Amino acid sequence: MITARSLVKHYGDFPALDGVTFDLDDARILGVIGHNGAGKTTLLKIMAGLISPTAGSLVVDGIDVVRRPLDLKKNLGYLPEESRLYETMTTDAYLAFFGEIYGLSRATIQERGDELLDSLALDAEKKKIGELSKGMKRKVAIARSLMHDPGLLIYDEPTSGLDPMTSRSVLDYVKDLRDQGKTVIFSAHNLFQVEEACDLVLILRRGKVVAKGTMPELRETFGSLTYQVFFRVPDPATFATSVDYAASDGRYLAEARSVEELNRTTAALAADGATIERIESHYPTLEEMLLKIGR
Ligand SMILES: Nc1ncnc2c1ncn2[C@@H]1O[C@H](COP(=O)(O)OP(=O)(O)OP(=O)(O)O)[C@@H](O)[C@H]1O
Repeated sequence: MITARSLVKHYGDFPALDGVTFDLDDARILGVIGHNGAGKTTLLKIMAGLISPTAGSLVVDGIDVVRRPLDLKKNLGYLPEESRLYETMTTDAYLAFFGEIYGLSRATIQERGDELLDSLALDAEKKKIGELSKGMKRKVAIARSLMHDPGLLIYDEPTSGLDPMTSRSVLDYVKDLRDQGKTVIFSAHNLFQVEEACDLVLILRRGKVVAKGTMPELRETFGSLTYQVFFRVPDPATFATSVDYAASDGRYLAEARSVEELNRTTAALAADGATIERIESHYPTLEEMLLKIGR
């Protein structure tokens, strides 16, 4: 269980984080989003005990991270936004090195390294890290974060710069970790991924939490369901209706914001000679929410 209360971080006079409060249960994925400079990395570094907050409290599984950040280390896997790997080492030597730092036995290192490379579909144990592709390097960094089998994973933009296939496999892997009982906090600019994977979303703007909740809760906050009515018209040159609609490339679309408006819209279109093709419901996406919030 994570309890963050009124976390503040000043760099000089500048408030990079300004009163961040949230709770997160175990075995959940928290997505942290916001525009560039919103404070995501700052929050993640505080969560990982790498920098101290200027004020506020953070307790992770009973550990007071502000006072005793080192106590978190055993149970934490951290993936920085850009990880510097040792380019001349082979992947297996690299993972073994980190396993040794965590005091794992040789047998455990071997077993865990093989298991991680296998589950991340990374066929690279004998390759030098400098020879790996960007996506493979990111996966090695993820494997490194998991060598000591921590319960809490803090990943700063785990899929940044990866192609769609590799992003997908990393995201599926993150969901598997959650299903194994691990807690994951990650930041991302790809909002579709956050929408899909996260149990809870925190939206930051200039260091403040402007919204937090599950996706259904955020949708409630940022506007409800709209209905899109796609229709055909018999003769575009003579078609006339009182309904507001948009037309492009022979496609006609009207929007309604409630079931009552939907009923009025479809009835009016049908009376004016249009044929209703289909009706789709549309929830605001995280992207639309961020646009609404502004910078
Ligand atoms: N070490 C530092 N010294 C001074 N200012 C900093 C420092 N680190 C971050 N900042 C400032 O704090 C603010 C938040 O930065 P942070 O890196 O947390 O944002 P972010 O949301 O992760 O951004 P991005 O999406 O671009 O990675 C920015 O205005 C940044 O310039």
